[in-house]
Amino acid sequence: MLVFPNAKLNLGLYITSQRPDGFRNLESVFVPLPWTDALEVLPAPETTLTLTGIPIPGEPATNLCLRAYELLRADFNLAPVHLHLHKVVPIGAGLGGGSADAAFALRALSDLFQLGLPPEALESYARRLGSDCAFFVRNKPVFAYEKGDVFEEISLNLSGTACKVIYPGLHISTAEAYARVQARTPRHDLRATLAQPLETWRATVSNDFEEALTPHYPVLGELKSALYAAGAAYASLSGSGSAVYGLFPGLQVPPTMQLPAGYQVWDGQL
Ligand SMILES: C[C@@](CO)(OP(=O)(O)O)[C@H](O)COP(=O)(O)OP(=O)(O)OC[C@H]1O[C@@H](n2ccc(N)nc2=O)[C@H](O)[C@@H]1O
Ligand SMILES: Nc1ncnc2c1ncn2[C@@H]1O[C@H](COP(=O)(O)OP(=O)(O)O)[C@@H](O)[C@H]1O
Repeated sequence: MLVFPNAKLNLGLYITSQRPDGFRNLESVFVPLPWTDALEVLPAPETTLTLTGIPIPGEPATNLCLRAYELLRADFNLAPVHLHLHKVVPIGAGLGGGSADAAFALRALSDLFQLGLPPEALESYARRLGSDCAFFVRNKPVFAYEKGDVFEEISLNLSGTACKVIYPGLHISTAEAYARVQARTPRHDLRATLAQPLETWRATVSNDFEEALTPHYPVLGELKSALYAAGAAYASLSGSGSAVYGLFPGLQVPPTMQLPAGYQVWDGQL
């Protein structure tokens, strides 16, 4: 079975309070971004994981695809599988790539072994692997709150919006990013501001990580300015970074931008 775990973008992100479990409560809107890895799951004599594409930091045993398999095996006594992950989506980018691999692995294993797990059950397994992992089970635009793992579906009309995502080759760990941010009351209701025309978002929609991280990583501010200079109607850091995206209205193809070697770019429609 071959699946293509996609990335996500955060449209606005507010870190609202500290939780007793050490995590933060947040408010954000998650949308799927069709920048994908490829993951193959096959029955095999023993469980193995092979990796190609972008190198993933850490031991293969800690890979979220294997952790997803082990989580289901503990409850369903699964037969062994061979997993092959071809990694394309940048890591430490705020694009949720590892979380997507985990959620797609859960879905693929449920299908392969005909476990018949409904989305609610898959989300509950996914939450145990990472806060934003459950988003990728249904993979539809949502308003996310609490740890970023409780969702309310929202309708957003982004069809015909061109998007450019730039990853400056800078790995920012999610834990480090959270450690740099102070929780505070959100300035706006994201559902209300995102319901307004794209051109208004620049004044009303923001990401708390951006303000906290830009003084430490000036390239984030430079990329955002470059996207606005290239005609973006809205530009922002995604999640905890370091990827920065620009939204260009009216099916307009984003202009070519001169970027240093080592940067990765995704251009397309949302
Ligand atoms: C920031 C966000 C925004 O969408 O995405 P990314 O930028 O990583 O893609 C998410 O909250 C990332 O979710 P995820 O990457 O699954 O984080 P986890 O593995 O659960 O947690 C990693 C670390 O981040 C911190 N953390 C995470 C989520 C949260 N609500 N509060 C936290 O304080 C904790 O220090 C935790 O140990
Ligand atoms: N399949 C995977 N893809 C990417 N990262 C993975 C994967 N499995 C485990 N990881 C671990 O997760 C970390 C990336 O998480 P994180 O910094 O939250 O990324 P992002 O901000 O892109 O969501 C990596 O450093 C890596 O150690």
